Amino acid sequence: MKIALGSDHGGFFYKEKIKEYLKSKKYEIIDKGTYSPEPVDYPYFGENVGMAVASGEADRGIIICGTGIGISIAANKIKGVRAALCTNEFMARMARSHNDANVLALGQRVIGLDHALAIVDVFLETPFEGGRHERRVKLILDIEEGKI
Ligand SMILES: O=C(CO)[C@H](O)[C@H](O)COP(=O)(O)O
Repeated sequence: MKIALGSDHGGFFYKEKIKEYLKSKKYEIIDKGTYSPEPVDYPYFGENVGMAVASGEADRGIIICGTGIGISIAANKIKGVRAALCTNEFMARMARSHNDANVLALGQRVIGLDHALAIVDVFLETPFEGGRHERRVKLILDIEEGKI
């Protein structure tokens, strides 16, 4: 599985730690920046990762900023992206099994690193449940396409 990673300066430390962790688990990583702790603007990195997932370059995305809020708002502007800001493992499980989320957003200033890594594991290992949730995800796509 190919994972696109992105963060601003507020999420840079976790991006580097998540990169190291996922590489050790043999995931293929596409690092979409930022590449240093210098202050930058999070929308660019939400867009970079969103585009990587929407285009099929990556299977999933993980984005991190201080809170996870701004970068997830930015990523969700890309058609085909369902970015979910998760602060616990239950949310990550539901984001995958009910919402078929393809991008995980985390807040480096919100949760501890071990907790973030546990959320990453759940997000990458939980399949979409389909069934009734298929219809609801399809309705999100209809909104994107201006059908409803
Ligand atoms: O969480 C964020 C966006 O939702 C950013 O990481 C945060 O706003 C950056 O703040 P600062 O420039 O004060 O480091």
